[in-house]
Amino acid sequence: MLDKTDKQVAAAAGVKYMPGFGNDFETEALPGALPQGQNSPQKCNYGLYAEQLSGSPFTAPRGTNERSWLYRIRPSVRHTKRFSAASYPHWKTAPCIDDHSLALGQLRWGPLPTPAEKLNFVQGIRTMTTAGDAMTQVGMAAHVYAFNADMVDDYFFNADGELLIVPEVGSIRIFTEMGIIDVEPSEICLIPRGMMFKVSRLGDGELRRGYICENYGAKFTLPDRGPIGANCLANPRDFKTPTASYEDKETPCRVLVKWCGKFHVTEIGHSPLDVVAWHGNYAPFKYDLRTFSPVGAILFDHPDPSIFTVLTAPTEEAGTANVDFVIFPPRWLVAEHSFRPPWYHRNIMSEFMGLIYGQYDAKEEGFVPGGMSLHNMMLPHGPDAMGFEKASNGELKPVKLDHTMAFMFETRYPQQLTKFAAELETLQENYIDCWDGLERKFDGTPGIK
Ligand SMILES: O=C(O)Cc1cc(O)ccc1O
Ligand SMILES: [Fe+2]
Repeated sequence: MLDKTDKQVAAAAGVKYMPGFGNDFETEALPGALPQGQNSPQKCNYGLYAEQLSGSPFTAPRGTNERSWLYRIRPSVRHTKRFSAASYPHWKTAPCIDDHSLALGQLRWGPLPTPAEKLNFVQGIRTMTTAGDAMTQVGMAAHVYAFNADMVDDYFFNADGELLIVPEVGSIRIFTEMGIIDVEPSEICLIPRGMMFKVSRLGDGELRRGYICENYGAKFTLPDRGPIGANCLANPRDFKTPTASYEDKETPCRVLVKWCGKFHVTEIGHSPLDVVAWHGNYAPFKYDLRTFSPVGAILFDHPDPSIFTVLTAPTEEAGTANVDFVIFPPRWLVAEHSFRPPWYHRNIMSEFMGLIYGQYDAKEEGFVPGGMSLHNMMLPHGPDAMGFEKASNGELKPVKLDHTMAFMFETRYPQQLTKFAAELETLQENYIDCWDGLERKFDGTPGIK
């Protein structure tokens, strides 16, 4: 939880947000910095440079056309000199078929070990799976991060996709070109493709840990609600985009870029976070998962988890997501004469799961906060034996499933395991034993067994 100190720090830094999803926002850190009535005046106020950042082709239809106008101390072209190669061997990009000897199967890991050396956010990223092909803007990667150092003069942008950041331990401050976003566990943050940013720690404690979905495909958007109507699930006003905030810093800085899976770095003499004002609809945002209003079974049976989709990155095939971001939030279980936890199933989609806090209702033990599980394309899974017994025999009164927040990155593409994930020391070799106790009950005679 963001404690008082964090909130004071945020207030002192003037961290403010504008509500709405995909709005056309406008914001200025200095009065009059934002041109009115036009995008590109002959000369901008304060001697700023005007620059457009395009998040969609110019010609995309209105509904998916995204761009912003940035008014900055220097144009971005002065934020990079000639690049040289940089090495971040733990951040993998699809296609990536790593050599490893781990057999196909349902997989689960404990949390990432705490780093022994100083690592910043980018250095602390470890790729678990990749799917699709970043070069053709298809698929995703599931990463975990653990870091203990701030990015001070280091800045980063990812040309390969947007980053959906899901903190699990500790609050972080993400200073983007378009303003400052403070994010705590239970909140998520989305950094658009190509946007420069740096990450530092907020509050006490060394370690910051969490998950990232790198989406190479069409941008995350809100799912249609269909017959649910105009309200519930993730409501647009709960998405928060930062107001303009800039660094005016003329000291040596480094800009790191990931571009088609390779890293490149350049040194410059000033901060690239120098946007004094901006307007448009291509912008970062945060969202508090506790504001998600779940809709579910109010009489019997267990619906598909798509009812808990916060954001979906579509493909051209209707209803077939490049990746869905789905949560399992606190909620009441009231279904009558029903097996209430997730059913046993096999899925054409590939499911990477994480736990932000609490306990997940399909797993009585072993799936812990900071841990991960992977139930890949068509591999069967479902409640462990203990969970099955409990749910099959429990009294079906209304039960509040409380203090829990799990999530899933669910993609239409098979997730390829990295060598790092296959060899990670927290891999639970005996995970599949959790289903061993599911004994035969059938004896050919009718009746409840
Ligand atoms: O596998 C899982 O635990 C995720 C999941 C949850 C659910 O309620 C139904 C289907 C599903 O894949
Ligand atoms: Fe599943």
